[in-house]
Amino acid sequence: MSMRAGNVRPQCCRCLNLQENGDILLCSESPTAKLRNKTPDPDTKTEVVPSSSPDKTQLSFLTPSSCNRSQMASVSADIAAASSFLFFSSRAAPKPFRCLGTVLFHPNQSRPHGKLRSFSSRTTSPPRKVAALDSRRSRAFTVSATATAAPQNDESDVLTKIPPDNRIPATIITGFLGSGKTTLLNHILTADHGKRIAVIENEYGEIDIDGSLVAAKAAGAEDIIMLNNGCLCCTVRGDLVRMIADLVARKKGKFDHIVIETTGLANPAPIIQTFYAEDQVFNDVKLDGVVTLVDAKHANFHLDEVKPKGVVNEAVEQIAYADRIIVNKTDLVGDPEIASLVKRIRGINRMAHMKQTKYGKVDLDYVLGIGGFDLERIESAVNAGEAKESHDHDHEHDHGHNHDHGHHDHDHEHDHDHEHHDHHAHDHTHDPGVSSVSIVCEGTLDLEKANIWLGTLLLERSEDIYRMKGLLSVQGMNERFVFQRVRKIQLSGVHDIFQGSPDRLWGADEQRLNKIVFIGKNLDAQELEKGFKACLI
Ligand SMILES: Nc1nc2c(ncn2[C@@H]2O[C@H](COP(=O)(O)OP(=O)(O)OP(=O)(O)O)[C@@H](O)[C@H]2O)c(=O)[nH]1
Repeated sequence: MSMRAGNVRPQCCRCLNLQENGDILLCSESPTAKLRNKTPDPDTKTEVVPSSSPDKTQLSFLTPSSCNRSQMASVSADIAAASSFLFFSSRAAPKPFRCLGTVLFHPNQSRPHGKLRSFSSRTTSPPRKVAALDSRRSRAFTVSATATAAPQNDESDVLTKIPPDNRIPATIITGFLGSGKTTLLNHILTADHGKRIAVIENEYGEIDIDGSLVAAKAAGAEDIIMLNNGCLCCTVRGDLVRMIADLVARKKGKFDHIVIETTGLANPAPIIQTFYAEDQVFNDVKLDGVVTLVDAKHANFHLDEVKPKGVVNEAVEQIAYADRIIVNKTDLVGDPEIASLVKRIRGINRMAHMKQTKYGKVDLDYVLGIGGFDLERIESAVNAGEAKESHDHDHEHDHGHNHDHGHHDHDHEHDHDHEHHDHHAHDHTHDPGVSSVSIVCEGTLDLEKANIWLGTLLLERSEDIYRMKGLLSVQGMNERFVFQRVRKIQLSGVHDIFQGSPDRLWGADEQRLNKIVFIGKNLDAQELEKGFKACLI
């Protein structure tokens, strides 16, 4: 793939070809082009174009030139790396619906003259047929828009109203063995918050020790379900789906929140994807957030552990996917150790909010109702790295304004000569491990360039980028544009959940700052920053 950030109009990129109007069409030489007139799936009104590109994920672009400004829509999309089809699917629906395809930023989308196009490719054998697009995956996306959206009709390509989301929120509590997950759970269950909570407890092994610990203390729980024949992230994901479905079927209306405690060895990524990929879960339950406990005394040891090639370090992954990080057991170590651990954690995950505790004592609203996957709350995540960390019970504690960026320590006053003022920059180290990179800079984004840059990045780095959130100033938009992307891995390959939406209006005197945070492997801060800045006007 020769397309680079800033290369605005690539003529041909295997099967992609950016047209004058900004849309990308299939290159006529591409073998994919020959297949593009396949019969659409009648049920999902899907344009299906199998892609033959052997080694890429997919890419889709929609630019203002093809959009009607009056309907500010946003589309959540799935980049199915191993999916064989190039298509867009949508339908007006009263509930959040999902569509396959990747549409990155397209603030003005209404009924484009064409269809939204997305590109996917597979890493294995060529596609079989349209039926391979199952309805489960097609529900992995939501389409939403600002309240200023025009009314919809049945023919609409996108839904332009954010549907009310009355689904039951679910919180995943994760953290390495002995970090304090059950202690936190007991704190949640015994605290006075008025919420009716159902608990799903995953214990690895035959005997549900944690279950009895929780059950003994937790008269407050509506239901405690044990999953103790394997680890949630591997063998018992199907059980999790069935249990959630059963819980909802039996007790819907009788509880307000689901809390899932994973085993200490769980990788949260597959558990997160359960909430997007499975019908039975997606329809009734939404993921509220991932809360990760970190054992202040032993965390470094687990984080240091070198795993065989291809095996993830669970302790790192648990931190990388967190929306909230609780550095627990601070009574067992001194301040310098805590400060250094906090800095290390920040290096892995700049988006999560972090607190230090003893015995998991945090305010309940710190762990429940956090909206870690809501577009509306993205600002809080992109600003999280700026915030000071706080000690037990919200007691503020200043660790120095060093942004705790681990391997990407910042030089705040760096690069002032650049034509766009940087509020935030990085040292330019390439980190082979899991790390965070954040870019904050003033300026206005050229939507087309941004789409190309981001699309290319995800195309090339789909597996490496775990999570990404951003708040952008886009040319021609009076609103801020917020987006997020979550990676999910399935047997069939790497998939993306990509959501974007216009947010509130920029204030008249407000500085139009772009903020974007990446969490992932092998991130090169310099390259990301350069690529992003090349999209500024
Ligand atoms: N000193 C100290 N001990 C703690 C703290 N929090 C929890 N513990 C103790 O640490 C031990 C492990 O806590 P759990 O809550 O069971 O940890 P867990 O993460 O659920 O453990 P696993 O289920 O084995 O992964 C228990 O004996 C807790 O009482 C703390 O802040 N300080």
